[in-house]
This record gives sequence, C-alpha cells and structure tokens, in this order.
Amino acid sequence: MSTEQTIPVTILTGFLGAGKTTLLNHLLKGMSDQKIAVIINEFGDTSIDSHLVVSTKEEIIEINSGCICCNVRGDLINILSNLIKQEENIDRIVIETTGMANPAPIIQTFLMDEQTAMAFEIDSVITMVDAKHIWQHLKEEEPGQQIAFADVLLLNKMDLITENEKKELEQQLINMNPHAKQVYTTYANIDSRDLIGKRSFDLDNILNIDPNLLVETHHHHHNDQITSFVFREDRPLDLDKVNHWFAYLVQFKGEHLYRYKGVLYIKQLEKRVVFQGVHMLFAGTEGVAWANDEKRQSEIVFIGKELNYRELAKGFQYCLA
Ligand SMILES: Nc1nc2c(ncn2[C@@H]2O[C@H](COP(=O)(O)OP(=O)(O)OP(=O)(O)O)[C@@H](O)[C@H]2O)c(=O)[nH]1
Repeated sequence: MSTEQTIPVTILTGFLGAGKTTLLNHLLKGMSDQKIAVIINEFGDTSIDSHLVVSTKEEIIEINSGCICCNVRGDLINILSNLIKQEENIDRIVIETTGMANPAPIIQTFLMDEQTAMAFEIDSVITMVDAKHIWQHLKEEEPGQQIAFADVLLLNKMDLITENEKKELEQQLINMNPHAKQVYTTYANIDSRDLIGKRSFDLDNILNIDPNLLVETHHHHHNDQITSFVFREDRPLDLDKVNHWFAYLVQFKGEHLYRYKGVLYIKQLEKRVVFQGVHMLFAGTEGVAWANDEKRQSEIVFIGKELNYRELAKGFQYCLA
C-alpha cells in the first residue's frame, strides 16, 4: 500500500524513436529543483542514450543487460532498493524503458514486489507515440501494449503530420485506449507540471486491460524479426565516408531501420559526432569534445527489421579513415 512517504515513479515508454529521451531531457530541465533518479534501459548492449541525455545533475543509472521487461526485473528491484538506502533522499524516479518494452511487467514490479511497493508508487505511465511512424509500427506487438497501458498518451512529432492525420490518429488511439489523456507535442515540448505529479496511474483501469496483471508472471517474447546490432571501432572514421554510407542507408534501408544512433570518433575532429535516426529521418550533431585521457571510440547501434549484419559491418568498415 502507498504511504505518504512513497517515492513517485514516472514510467516513460513508447516505441523506438518516439521521442522518449527528448521528453526526458525536457522534463529534467523543468524539474531542476528536484532530486531525480533516472533509470534508463537500452535495447542492445550500449550506453549511447546516456550521451544523449543532456542533464548532468541527476543520477543516471543504466540497465544494459537486457530488456527491462524481461530478464532484468531483478536488476530493477536492486537498483530501486539501493536508491532508498542512499543517504540523500530522492524526490522522484523516472524510468525510460526501451522502445521494445512491454510496460506490464514493469508496472507489475511496483505492485507485486512487496519491498518495492512499500517504498514507491507509480505516478503515471506516459506512452509516447511517434505521430509520423505509428501506423507503420502498429504492425508490431509492442506499440499496442504500450498504448494500452498508458495513463497519458503523448502524441509527439506533430510537426510531421497534417490536421487530418492528427484527427485520424486521435480516433485510433481512443479506440485503443479510451481512458488515457491525449497530449500533443512537437519535440516533446510540454510543461513538466502538466505531466509529472499528476498521480494519473489507475490500477482499476490497468486491471481491465490485463486482469492477470497481479497474478501472472509475464513472459514477453520479442519479435524475432526485430534485431539490434552494435558496432564499436577504436580507429578513427572518415567524415565523408560516414556521410556517404548514411545517405545510402537512409535511402535504401530507411523503411526497415526503426532506430539507429551512435557516437562517432571522426579523424581530425576534437569533438565527438552524435547522430540518430528514425527510419528516413536522420540528424547528426557535434557532441562534447573528447577529454585528453579518454579512449576515443565510435559506437553505433542499429535496431530494425530483417537487418543484414554482414552488410552493416561491411559498411561500417568502409567508413574507416
Ligand atoms: N521532427 C521531429 N523530430 C523529433 C521530435 N521529437 C523527437 N524527434 C527526433 O526523433 C529522434 C528520436 O528521438 P528520441 O527522443 O531519441 O527518441 P526515443 O524514443 O528516446 O528513442 P529510443 O530510446 O532510441 O527508442 C531524434 O532524432 C529526435 O530529435 C518531433 O516532435 N519532431
């Protein structure tokens, strides 16, 4: 049962590339007066997301050993119990799940693990929806689950759709989850006070969606067609070759590339290059400079459908300076 002392938890979910990290950055800026612990779970064995989260003050804990909804619930419980043992009190926790997570087992952890349930309370489950790509993604299983369990549906990337498309999407989402509040954003631009601390989590509603939530152990089978590959390289890359390779990937593989992102070590550049893409939308920017004593390394993750490992590996090798 919840008590006055419970620490509120925001669960941030949504399919690959929907805008979760963008929202997280925005929320953290808006809540700079609070002590927040952020738990980030990656799909694939990388920590690229920690480079994309701009905040420096918050405690950022990564779970990279697998999908949070599957085999790392033990990790999550341990992290949470360590957080309450810390001397400094934390005001709130934000968990960013992988784009491939079913939120049910995470919700379940907060309701069924006794110690966790005593110390923490779900504030709300926020599901981000990529307004541009959601129709394509609804062919997969996870976006439907994420939408069904949402207290708040944040329809992001409104800049990329028309008014009519918005109406159509709105109706589709009402059909899928009539209880969730719908909010529209571009670049997740929303006042944190409109999202956080609202206590919109509604157990009864969740039990309507999944009557077995408090009894069953969930086994989430990921779609085998969606895979992730991580490439790392200590030797510097050539910027022109990288641009060339990405232009090819975006144009010819964009449809199947659900998400790709990385940090690049480019020859003759003192700053790292950070890039990310969702299907055919791609952007690269300058990241922070490499420190003198830091090991320079490129790291790229690709997540997508029917990806060809050998072809990607070959393309990456081609980029060497
Ligand atoms: N055009 C447009 N692009 C957006 C918007 N919001 C986010 N993006 C871009 O979409 C890409 C993915 O955003 P992220 O915030 O990293 O998405 P994510 O859900 O955290 O992605 P994963 O954790 O990798 O699944 C980035 O390149 C963002 O800059 C938006 O409202 N409009």
